[in-house]
Amino acid sequence: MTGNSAPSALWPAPTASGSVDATVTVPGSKSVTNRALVLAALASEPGWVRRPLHSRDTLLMAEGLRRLGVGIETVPNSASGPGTGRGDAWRVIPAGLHGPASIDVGNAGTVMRFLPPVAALADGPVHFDGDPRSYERPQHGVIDALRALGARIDDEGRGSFPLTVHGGGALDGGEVDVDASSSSQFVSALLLSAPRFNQGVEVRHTGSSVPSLPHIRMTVEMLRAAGAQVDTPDCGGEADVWRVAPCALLGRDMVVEPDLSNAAPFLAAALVTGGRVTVRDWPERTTQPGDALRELFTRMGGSCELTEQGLTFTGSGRIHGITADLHEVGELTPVVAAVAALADSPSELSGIAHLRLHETDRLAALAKELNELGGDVSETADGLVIRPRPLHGGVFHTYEDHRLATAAAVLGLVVEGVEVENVATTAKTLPEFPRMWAEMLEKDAGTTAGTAPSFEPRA
Ligand SMILES: O=C(O)C1=C[C@@H](OP(=O)(O)O)[C@@H](O)[C@H](O)C1
Ligand SMILES: C=C(OP(=O)(O)O)C(=O)O
Repeated sequence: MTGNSAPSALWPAPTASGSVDATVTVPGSKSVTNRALVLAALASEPGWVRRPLHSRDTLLMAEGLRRLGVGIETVPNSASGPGTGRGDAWRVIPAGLHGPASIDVGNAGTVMRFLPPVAALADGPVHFDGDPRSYERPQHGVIDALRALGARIDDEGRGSFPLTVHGGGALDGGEVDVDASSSSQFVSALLLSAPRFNQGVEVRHTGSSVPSLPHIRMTVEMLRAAGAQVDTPDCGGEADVWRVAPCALLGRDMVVEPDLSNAAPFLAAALVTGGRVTVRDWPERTTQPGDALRELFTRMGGSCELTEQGLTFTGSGRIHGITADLHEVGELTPVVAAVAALADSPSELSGIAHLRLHETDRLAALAKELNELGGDVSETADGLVIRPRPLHGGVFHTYEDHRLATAAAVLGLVVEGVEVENVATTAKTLPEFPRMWAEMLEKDAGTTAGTAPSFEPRA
């Protein structure tokens, strides 16, 4: 948790004048967009990624692939083909992967982990560097596994960035053990490129349980949709094993779902103001972890309904604490913690020790920032205990973490005087956040007196 220095720009988080009543269109999923880009780049024919997310993480992924020789062109909505609905598209034209190249990974876990295996297939050196935080986030799972599969990587013993992958034009592949207990992205990274390894791959997870399993399921489903053969003899069990056979990937036409994790602050707005928010185009079936918000937020008060319009969440005017193991859906933690701080009973969030290695140490940052607004939050070995207390305004530091900024915005709806440091950090996955938040509040009904909670926790 670095970066708690002089606050840059402060964004006065708007308060809700009453119950929020809005319908929002959430841009595409970061996780789906970046997987779709990698799979399209490795395919044997051109493909489409429709309604992609345009954010720092996805632009870094697109640029990284371009540096290796892949063609990625933006095609406006009207020209991107019939029946595709809203949004533009990326036309991806695979090509021979070439070094020398230099790639910026920023602080994007997906770029950090998914691109080195692609670079191992290039025919020259590929240098990777990124934000200072990329030097601290775990990368050993990818580096050690790629070496075991035949790649040459020069990291000067750091086990992290900056590093150079000396691509040899091909990679043997085969069986490899990986301890993915600090990030599921190690497994996803190896599986995504594996159809192009000479022998494919068999990844065996060793170590305590892998977090974020829905993201591995997303990888498996998207690989299969691109024509790969993936076996998961024991997916979700103690000894997790994933096998991908070598094959030529198809150039597909992939439509990116809305980012359900980025829907979290908007649904939370309905919960904490006793209002109603509809998120358009919520998929009936999805591997995104954000789908768990339906159950989590229902347990915290309110109800939801999935219709043709999307997912409508309606707050009840009461917010309850929750005991939840968020191991599989860790990226929802910041917004869940913000809601929990406003509840009528304590919450215990567990299974999320790996969040200390995300954009920032999220457990430490959430505890510190909530406590500075008057909260009573303590860290446990693998989570947070949140005892609601009346909160007051103040500066909420964000540590270059998009999800801390959106969590702070949720608090600001009902706590006067919350100022969010560097709200622009939401550009990692949702550059439009401040505008979307303002628009949601413009549509605020503000007329349902008596249904909005008082925001004075009772516990
Ligand atoms: O593969 C992915 O797209 C992601 C996997 C998860 O990473 P961890 O397994 O490191 O938590 C998640 O938190 C991240 O936001 C996105
Ligand atoms: C952990 C996250 O991102 P990353 O892809 O950088 O790991 C996140 O978005 O919550």
